[in-house]
Amino acid sequence: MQHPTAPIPVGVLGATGTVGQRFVTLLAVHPWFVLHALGASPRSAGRPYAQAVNWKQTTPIPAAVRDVVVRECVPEAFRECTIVFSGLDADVAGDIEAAFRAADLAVFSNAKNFRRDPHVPLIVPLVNTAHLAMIPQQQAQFTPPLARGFIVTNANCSTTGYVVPLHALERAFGPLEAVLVTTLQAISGAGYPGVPSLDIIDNVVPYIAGEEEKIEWETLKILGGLSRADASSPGGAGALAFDMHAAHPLRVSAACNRVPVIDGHTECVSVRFARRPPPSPQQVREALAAFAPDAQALGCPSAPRRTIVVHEEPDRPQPRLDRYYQDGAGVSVGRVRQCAVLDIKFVVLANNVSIGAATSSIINAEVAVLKNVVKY
Ligand SMILES: NC(=O)C1=CN([C@@H]2O[C@H](COP(=O)(O)OP(=O)(O)OC[C@H]3O[C@@H](n4cnc5c(N)ncnc54)[C@H](OP(=O)(O)O)[C@@H]3O)[C@@H](O)[C@H]2O)C=CC1
Ligand SMILES: N[C@@H](CC(=O)OP(=O)(O)O)C(=O)O
Repeated sequence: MQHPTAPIPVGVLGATGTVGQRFVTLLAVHPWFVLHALGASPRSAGRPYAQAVNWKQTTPIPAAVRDVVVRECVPEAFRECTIVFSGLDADVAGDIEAAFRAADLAVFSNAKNFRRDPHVPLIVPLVNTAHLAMIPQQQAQFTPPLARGFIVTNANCSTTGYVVPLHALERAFGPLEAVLVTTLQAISGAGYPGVPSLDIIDNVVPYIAGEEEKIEWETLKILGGLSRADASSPGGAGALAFDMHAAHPLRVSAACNRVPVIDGHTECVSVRFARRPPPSPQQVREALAAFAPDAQALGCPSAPRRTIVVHEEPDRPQPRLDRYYQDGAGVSVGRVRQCAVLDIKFVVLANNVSIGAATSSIINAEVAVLKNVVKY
């Protein structure tokens, strides 16, 4: 794989938001991508970035972008960019991202709007980068076909964290049959200012609108493969489709809770394997610790050097201690043990604003560059 030899100009849509700020922080020091344009709402457009943004990162605003004037999120203002990363509010992401794709820009989005689109890959970069194979078919939907424009989405932040160990287990032991997941989700997942303090301090809120349905559905698209249709398909013979884990039906049930943690989603997971007898807890621990995703083998600069750390201590992972594992790009697992109802249960901790959002988009783009899906 050929690494880029010249900087690739990129833009950020929604650059003033929670996810957008994380994009700016990561892209300001990226070895291949150079920040060229920042976009936000008409409220922010026309103002220097440092004035428009309500900066909430622990590191200062990167010097190179402090005085950059925020642009409106219209394709003409991002013409010189090869790639745009989107941290847009979902209320506006649909139309804006579609316009950028139609203007032949490569869009890597965090928003939910296109995740269910049958031509848009929903990619967790530590799991299913093979789904980039859908891009030519997505481009062929347009008349004339797009030469460079496409949309790739990443997943909901809770989906992202727990599909990494699920994928590692399927790779080692074959298909899963059933998954139960209970989430303890950080406040930052709701953006800024997010959940009112009087609702979340000294409290747990056992409802996050739409979240359980998203986790249950997205898991099947991500862990499923791509299949080729036969001649009876509306797309015609040879058309690609996401198979939604169809060969081995997988039942997923999610229960989502908001907890008073700033960053880091914790998830309690129980799984049942198709294979009988199932693997032992020790075999599961070894498979998780040994897991190395394709993004790592390809040499993506933002991929974690070790993807899953398996804790032996009985009281780990914890958000405060473990959310910066591999700079937020890795996943922490602990308490791997037998489950009396399904087969195995364990706890997962993933940083919702890093691997759950901006870091995923950036690794997705790195893979797409290395696989020549991004034309530059
Ligand atoms: N927070 C998280 O952990 C995760 C979030 N996501 C998704 O990422 C997206 C961003 O989330 P988050 O950063 O939390 O949201 P925020 O509310 O913090 O930020 C939203 C961004 O969208 C911009 N925006 C709002 N309206 C418009 C408009 N009309 N035109 C152009 N830009 C506009 C805002 O600009 P301005 O400042 O000018 O208003 C801001 O930059 C959402 O779709 C969310 O669901 C995905 C995974 C994890
Ligand atoms: N809903 C998630 C954040 C998120 O990822 O949302 P979406 O699936 O809309 O991107 C949370 O509150 O923690």
